[in-house]
Amino acid sequence: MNEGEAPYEDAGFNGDAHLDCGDMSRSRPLKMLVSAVLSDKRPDEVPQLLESMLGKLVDEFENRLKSQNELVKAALKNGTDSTKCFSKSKVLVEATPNFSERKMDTSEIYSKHKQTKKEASGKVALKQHSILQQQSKHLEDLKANLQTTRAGMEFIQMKYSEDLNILGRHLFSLAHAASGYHKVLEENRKLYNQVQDLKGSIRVYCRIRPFLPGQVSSSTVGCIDDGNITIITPKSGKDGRKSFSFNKVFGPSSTQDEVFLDTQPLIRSVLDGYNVCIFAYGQTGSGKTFTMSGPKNMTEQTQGVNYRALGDLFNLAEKRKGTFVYDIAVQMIEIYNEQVRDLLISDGLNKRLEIRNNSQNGINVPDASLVRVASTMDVMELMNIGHRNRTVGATALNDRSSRSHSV
Ligand SMILES: Nc1ncnc2c1ncn2[C@@H]1O[C@H](COP(=O)(O)OP(=O)(O)OP(=O)(O)O)[C@@H](O)[C@H]1O
Repeated sequence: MNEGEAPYEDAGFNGDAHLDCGDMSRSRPLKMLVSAVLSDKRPDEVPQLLESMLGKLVDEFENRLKSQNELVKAALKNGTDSTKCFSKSKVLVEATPNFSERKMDTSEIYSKHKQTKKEASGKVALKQHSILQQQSKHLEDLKANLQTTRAGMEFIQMKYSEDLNILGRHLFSLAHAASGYHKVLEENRKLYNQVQDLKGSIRVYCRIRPFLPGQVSSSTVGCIDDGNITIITPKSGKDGRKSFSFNKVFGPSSTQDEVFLDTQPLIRSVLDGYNVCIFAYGQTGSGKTFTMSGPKNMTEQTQGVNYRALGDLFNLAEKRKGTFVYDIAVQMIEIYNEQVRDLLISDGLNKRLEIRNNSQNGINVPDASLVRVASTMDVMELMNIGHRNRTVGATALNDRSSRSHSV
């Protein structure tokens, strides 16, 4: 036996022999051991001996392999990839139908298997580690996201409650202002209507028409002083002068706007529920139509009371539409020789209305006797669902006429 060579028993080549096939350097001593064992044997004994040795080796190897396989299986239980890897090595081993037939170096096979197993275990461990790392990273990200979302939610909630508070305060102040506004409005309305009542529910104005082109300009009007007018009429009185009083007297130079401005406060009381009637009374050609509607070629400046009154009412209704809704009705009539004509009828023939009593057809005729003496009368009645009636009578005087003065 050479140095470094061990006898068969010393090399552990028995039933319990430890065969570490992972170490390739062991194959050489094993060959040497085999040749040492066989050196003193007869040639006819060698095959039998070899067969017996190989049989033992294969049995031992298979036993070891089986136990190792079980260990690897248990280790790779949790990793799918590792199972595949392990299966590969197992298949590699199991695919070998008969080790003894292949005559392969068993230690080499075992070493390969062990290496594969180690690699598989290492890969599994690495994979598991990386998965664990990824999971913990995801967890951290999730936590961070959760915190951000929570902070965002808290901020939105805070902002929402702040906005709600501000809105509540605004609403409260608005409600307060609205109730105050309504109180003031009511107070204003009362005061306004008191003023109108004090001024009188019925107002009578006198307007002097200027001379028309071609007329002889010898005026019968002596003097105009706000509400008083003096007419020179030689036939009546001692000095041939007669004075009349009105709420206001408009001279020949007065404009349509000035006439309207005086009637405007009464007209506006329509929006407070009052009925308002405006009429012009006077002889033919004295300027009733001019005052109520305007001249034939009408401009904005020459618009009469009718247009201005309606324009004013609709403007006001538009301004107050957030607070009030108004229903306004208008009726325009002409009374001529005790015949009432509807001026808003558009069928060509003016519809005649008989005057039966003062409130017939919703028309408020101010005074029946007044109607009788009137030659013609242009009437505009503005109606609202109201409680009181107000009347504006515009007595249009022809400057040259003294017949109308008795009105
Ligand atoms: N204030 C005024 N300024 C200028 N022109 C006027 C004025 N008033 C009336 N006129 C003119 O006098 C003429 C007669 O006026 P208007 O037709 O209004 O009278 P009237 O009283 O309505 O007559 P009728 O009863 O016949 O209908 C018209 O040409 C009109 O343009």
